[in-house]
Amino acid sequence: MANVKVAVRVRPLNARESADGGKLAVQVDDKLVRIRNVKLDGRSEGAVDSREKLLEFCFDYCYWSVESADPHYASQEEVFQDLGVSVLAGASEGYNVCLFAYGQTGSGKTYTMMGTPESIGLTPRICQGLFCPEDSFSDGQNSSRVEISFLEIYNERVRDLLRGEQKKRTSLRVREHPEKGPYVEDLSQHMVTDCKQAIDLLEEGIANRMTAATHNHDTSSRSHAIFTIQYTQAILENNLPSETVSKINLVDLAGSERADPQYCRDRLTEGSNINKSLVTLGIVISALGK
Ligand SMILES: Nc1ncnc2c1ncn2[C@@H]1O[C@H](COP(=O)(O)OP(=O)(O)OP(=O)(O)O)[C@@H](O)[C@H]1O
Repeated sequence: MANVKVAVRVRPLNARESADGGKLAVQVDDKLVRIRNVKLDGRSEGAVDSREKLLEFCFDYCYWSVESADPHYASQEEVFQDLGVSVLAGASEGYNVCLFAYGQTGSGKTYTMMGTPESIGLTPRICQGLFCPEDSFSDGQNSSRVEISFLEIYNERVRDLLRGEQKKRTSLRVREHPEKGPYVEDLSQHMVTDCKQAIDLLEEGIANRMTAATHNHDTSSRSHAIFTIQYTQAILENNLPSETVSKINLVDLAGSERADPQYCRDRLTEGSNINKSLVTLGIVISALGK
């Protein structure tokens, strides 16, 4: 697990949180995040209460993205320089790399992974990095090939986000290849030769993704989305032409949330499937850690 890095990002309060009088209970200090238990603010010193007023957690990277005027503000570019550049470096060395955003609904996963037109996120920046001629990731001499696929897992079903309207809703099967490992049967692969083609595919897939309004978030992603870049480099091995294939999986998970009995049935089914899959992901990661 030495190659696993964990970053945490603090976003600004949203309009609803500000209107409800919400206050930030989180501070960032280099690699430390401090969380103040605001419920204990009125507690008198010496009171018999075992709860901690301040909890500290350490991460590989902590980003404070609350106020752009703040000297410690972490922009999309800064996040890319830490995380995106190491994804590109890993892929250029021939490794498979996975970057995923995890967090409760409305916490800023899609903003970090995809961004907005004014403030683009990690995935389009990684696409730019792959094709940027000044970068060592691509030597601009056609010795590498880039193929893209984009799927979502919605209600435990896998769907291709880059198929035409009609086929889009067919659910695909996940299979295991004895050598290549798990793969999605019939998932469309799209060869791209420049950054614009890659970003067009990303935007097409985002437009096809399932979103819905929830109490916490007006455009909540209701599916897990996996944007996969297959990066094949022609190399010379023992003077013989060969290829290294790296996969970059960029994952924007759906957010965990509390089940609200007032939601309609669709929202509740989605929510329980989202929570179930996130719990399973947690089990898988801790099993890998062991
Ligand atoms: N670092 C940030 N700076 C400014 N705005 C942010 C930031 N992070 C998130 N936001 C805003 O907060 C809102 C929720 O963010 P986002 O859509 O990324 O949440 P999410 O975690 O993907 O939610 P869900 O799981 O429900 O899809 C959006 O309006 C987004 O623009």
